[in-house]
Amino acid sequence: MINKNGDGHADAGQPAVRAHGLNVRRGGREVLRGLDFEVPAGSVTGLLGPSGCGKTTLMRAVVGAQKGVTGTLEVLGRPAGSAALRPRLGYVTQAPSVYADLTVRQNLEYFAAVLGLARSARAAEVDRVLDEVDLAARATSLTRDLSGGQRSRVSLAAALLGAPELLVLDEPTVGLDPVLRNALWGLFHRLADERGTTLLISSHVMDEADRCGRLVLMREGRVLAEDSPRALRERSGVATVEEAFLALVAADADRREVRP
Ligand SMILES: Nc1ncnc2c1ncn2[C@@H]1O[C@H](COP(=O)(O)OP(=O)(O)OP(=O)(O)O)[C@@H](O)[C@H]1O
Repeated sequence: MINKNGDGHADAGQPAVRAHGLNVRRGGREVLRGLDFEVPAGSVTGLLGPSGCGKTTLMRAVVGAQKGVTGTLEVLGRPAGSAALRPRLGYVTQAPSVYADLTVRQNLEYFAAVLGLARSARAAEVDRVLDEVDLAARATSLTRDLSGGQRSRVSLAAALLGAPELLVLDEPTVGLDPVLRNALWGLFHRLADERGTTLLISSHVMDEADRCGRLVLMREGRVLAEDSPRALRERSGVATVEEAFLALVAADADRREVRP
């Protein structure tokens, strides 16, 4: 596993993300309430839940971009938002954040410079990430001439620069065709298996759940359950994660009803 702590030792057994009693207030409202969960190091963990349940807010908290966070949130062994975490994290927001009037390569060279990668290493690093997202053939295209899915992949390539230990991806496969979606999930698992990267990937599409090694299921600002897709299905005695989610929602509603 890649380890950038400088101590030469992997963080054996330590989760990549650990939340305990995590709350987030946005616009005067508690949008995340008392979250407890872990993202195991080296896992492909899916953050699943309906639109508005708080996935983006949680991801912003993990990468240190969210205000109003209270409770415990540790990322790679440090408090979320620590400056030292910045080069160890890659974050891809839902809207591609790339410059339309630069070429794909110019965008990536710019982000490599911002990241502080040595000038001599930049070209090779840009080539590497272009290959990983299958965009080498479009390296000299202006970003504005790309399709929406291709632009998203430029954002993803930018997040892969410098081989971060934790990748936080907000709905990275939305709007992509099935072939591309499949290729990206292949890439996510290669990053985890071959490089030890931890991936936290949000989706509101339950049919992507089985692509993940582990799931954190959310609803209305709370965590309903966390486990492997298989364990979640088996625990509810159902065939799909979607059915397991519905069973958990029903059980949660019952529990809250009987509470005095
Ligand atoms: N800037 C903001 N100020 C106040 N409240 C916000 C803000 N952005 C989002 N919220 C609220 O926070 C809650 C969680 O939103 P969030 O974007 O985290 O959900 P999500 O699960 O990522 O949704 P989606 O799948 O649609 O992206 C929602 O109730 C939303 O209305």
